Amino acid sequence: MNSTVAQASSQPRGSARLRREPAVLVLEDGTTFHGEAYGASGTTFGEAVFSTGMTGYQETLTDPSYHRQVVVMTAPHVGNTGVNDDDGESRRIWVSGYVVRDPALRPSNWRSQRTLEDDLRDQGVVGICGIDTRALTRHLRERGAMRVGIFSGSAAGADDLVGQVTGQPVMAGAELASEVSTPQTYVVPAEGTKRFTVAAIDLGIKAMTPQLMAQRGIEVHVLPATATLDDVRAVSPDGVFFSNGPGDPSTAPQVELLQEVLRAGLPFFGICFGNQLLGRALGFGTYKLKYGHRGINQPVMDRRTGKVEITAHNHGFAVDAPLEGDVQAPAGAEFGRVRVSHVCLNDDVVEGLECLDLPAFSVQYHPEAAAGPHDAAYLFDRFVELLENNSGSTADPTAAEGN
Ligand SMILES: NC(=O)CC[C@H](N)C(=O)O
Repeated sequence: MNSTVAQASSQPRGSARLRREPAVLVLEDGTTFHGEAYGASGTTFGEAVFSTGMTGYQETLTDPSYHRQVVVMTAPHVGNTGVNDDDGESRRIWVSGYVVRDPALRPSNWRSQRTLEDDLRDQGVVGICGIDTRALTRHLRERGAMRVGIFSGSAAGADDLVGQVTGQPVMAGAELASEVSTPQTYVVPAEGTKRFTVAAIDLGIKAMTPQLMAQRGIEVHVLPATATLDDVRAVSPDGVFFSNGPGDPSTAPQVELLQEVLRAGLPFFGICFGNQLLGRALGFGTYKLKYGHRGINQPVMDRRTGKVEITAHNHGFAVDAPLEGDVQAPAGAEFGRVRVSHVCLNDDVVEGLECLDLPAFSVQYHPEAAAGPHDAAYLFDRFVELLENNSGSTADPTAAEGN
């Protein structure tokens, strides 16, 4: 931390950097990892979480659900395929910090348009490289997700780094969807013949989700997180969708809207945060997992068919519902019976809910698969079936074939 240290900004763009500034990662329990600056130089804070995805870093970084989280990649070599203008899941990088073992010195891929590090630097995302990410991951797995700070350049020599970290807000109780949601409604048009209209509440929606609906003949109206039932009705939707998103579901005000949607009998589909909000709307609790599920290889069983699918996950909270049997929704008789439809085979965490007396279901994981395997794409078809069965649509049912 003296004046002879090279400045990140003076390094050549898009090529190997010979010298990096020192950087330090400090966990709230005082554990410290010394490495080198990666991306922007400076200070950042967040909740330290790890992702086991071996591919798909661009989709991870741009997933709004990672807002206020510092993501540790267990894949040792990151940045090999660069970044492009097509694979982003939103308009910007949302992680508050990024931790990699060994950054690629230069990308090599026919689709690459820029280096990952240039994007991180241009968007002011502070990262660290050159640390033992396996040791850090094991620590988080044993002690649980916790607050973290990354300090590089002159910030690395500041006083009381642990105190700075413990002065940050925790993830439990954080309401963050309003910070990432679209300020204005926008429409993703149906591909081919339009069959249905869906109102999608943007709690941090990933771009792939409306695209997969559009491919099935759905015109998707993406509404801000502040939308009311009147805003939803103004779209004359055949169904309603609640997206993924950051923060703690226990403090999300959208649960009331979801209860109104269910009472109105509108078909409903939710993904991830949307699954947690369906759980809460039905009267179940949600709780914080010790270190969460983040990666693209999690085994989930669809209990309707008995099939196991390999799926993409990114969640730190989960729904607290009984695994066995059909239970009365705790929120009241009007919501009827509920069943846990999907379970994670690693740890028996609830991965999906299905209402038996209302046209509503949701999953905790990511059928939009960006990044990730496509095993769960059938859930979008299940949503279309729900819309068909509840709308009496006369549109040409062959319109979405081949998608
Ligand atoms: N991807 C998501 O929607 C995440 C939901 C919630 N923020 C969680 O961490 O569990």
